[in-house]
Amino acid sequence: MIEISNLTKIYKLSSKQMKELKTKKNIKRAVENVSIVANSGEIYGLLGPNGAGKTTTLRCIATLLKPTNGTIKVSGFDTVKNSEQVRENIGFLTNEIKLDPQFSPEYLFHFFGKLHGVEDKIIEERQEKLFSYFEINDFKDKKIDELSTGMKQKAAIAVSLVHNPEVIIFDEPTNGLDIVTARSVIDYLKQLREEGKLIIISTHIMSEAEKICDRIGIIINGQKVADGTLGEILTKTNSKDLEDAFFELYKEYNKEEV
Ligand SMILES: Nc1ncnc2c1ncn2[C@@H]1O[C@H](COP(=O)(O)OP(=O)(O)OP(=O)(O)O)[C@@H](O)[C@H]1O
Repeated sequence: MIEISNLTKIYKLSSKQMKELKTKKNIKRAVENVSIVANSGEIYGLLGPNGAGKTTTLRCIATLLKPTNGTIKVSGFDTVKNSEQVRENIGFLTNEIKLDPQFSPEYLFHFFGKLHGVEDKIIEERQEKLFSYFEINDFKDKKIDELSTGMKQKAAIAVSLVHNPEVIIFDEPTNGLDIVTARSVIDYLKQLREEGKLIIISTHIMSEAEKICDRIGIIINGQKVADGTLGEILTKTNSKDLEDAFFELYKEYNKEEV
């Protein structure tokens, strides 16, 4: 379970960032007063346009950023006070996390398994399962550097799941993947949901959110402007699909602060 209570994250901006963002303020409120509860056995989707605050929220959950205000609990552990326990309970993946190019998927799978304190026998079993599913076996001894983009991403996913985490956090899980690889990743997330895991993803792809998310939180300019099942969001916005609902909310809430 993830409980986000009144999360606010404010970044301090360098003068270069202020110039780039065309703002006179030296701070950026990336996330403002966001509260979310997500439960085991569901896929929760954070949906929002570029710069909405999705990645910042996920990085706070994953203990990589400290909230400016508010608290986050993962499986009952506070992300600031019990960050180690939180890290044991999560698998975190983004496109920015790159596996070391000079090592092989098999080496890295074992390396991270040991780092998480997983027994050798269990590492072997999980490797067998994950490498077969993601069709990594033929490439398991090759250097990461020599793998295709899709294969690198699949290897990174397998490695991020070596400790069988209860909560899986994926920042734009299908970004940059071809349609076949994207489908296998999505199908695997559904399988994890069947196993009772909680999966929280960020996406700006409406069809992806519509298809796989049990509940969706829509974030615009750092604020959660709606959440619920697809049906609940459509009813609230009087819309026929998620894209329409999103634009209704976007019209209402996209007031840039400069
Ligand atoms: N390290 C940082 N320093 C300053 N501002 C930042 C930093 N990281 C993100 N921001 C700003 O915070 C806001 C939210 O960014 P974030 O990356 O969380 O959004 P996002 O919804 O994940 O966007 P995208 O879909 O483009 O990845 C943006 O305006 C971004 O420019």
